[in-house]
Amino acid sequence: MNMDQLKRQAAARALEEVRDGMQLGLGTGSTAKHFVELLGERVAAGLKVIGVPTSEATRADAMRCGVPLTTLDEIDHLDITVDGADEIDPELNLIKGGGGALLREKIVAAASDRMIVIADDSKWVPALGKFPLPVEVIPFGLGATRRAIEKAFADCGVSGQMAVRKAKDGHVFVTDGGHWIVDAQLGRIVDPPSLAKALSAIPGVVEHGLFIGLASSAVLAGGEGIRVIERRKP
Ligand SMILES: O=C[C@H](O)[C@H](O)[C@H](O)COP(=O)(O)O
Repeated sequence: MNMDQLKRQAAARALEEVRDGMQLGLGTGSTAKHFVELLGERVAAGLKVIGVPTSEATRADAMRCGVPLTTLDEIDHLDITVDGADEIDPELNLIKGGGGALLREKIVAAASDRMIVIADDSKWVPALGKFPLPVEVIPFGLGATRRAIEKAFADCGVSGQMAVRKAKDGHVFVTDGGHWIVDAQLGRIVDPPSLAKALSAIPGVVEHGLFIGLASSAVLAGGEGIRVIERRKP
């Protein structure tokens, strides 16, 4: 089975948790896209749900697949968000934002009763950090923000090269919120919760890709089948 088939399997398993009448957060990325497509098939067959997309790309996919949409201004909570991840550790802390949607993804996940992460099992890691950590920043004063980020890294025992993300056309990548992303190659993040707090305290940082304590469960599809991992209660 190839990677794409594994992603679809994970999405199909998460779909089993969806019930009639639910309000859903719709994640972004190649794995979440499978979920939106499969959800669209169920909607066409009569399932009544409404979704909040986490990016303009997901909004377009959901509309194409016939999934009814709303916003967090019109409803006050979501039952489940289903989203992909770039890395998942055994505490179900995540790195997200490889596709640049981390800000809306975190807002939507935080408004959800449950977040189910779907992935092929290559995303499962003993410690976060091999995947470059995305930090969404305001372009104004970027030099000062970068220095503050470097200090936060040093205070949390990590270091690594940072680069402003570029789009495929070579121009600076701009998020749906109009911000930029700095990707940091940290290798191994020793204490993700502390680093998350330190980054959130920097004025020029809009959001970062560390999702701490947000995922309720992870559905991992691999060659030997599907594993569902529940987050341990604190
Ligand atoms: O910004 C993008 C998101 O955080 C994605 O959910 C993440 O990058 C995983 O994407 P994919 O399912 O394509 O690997």
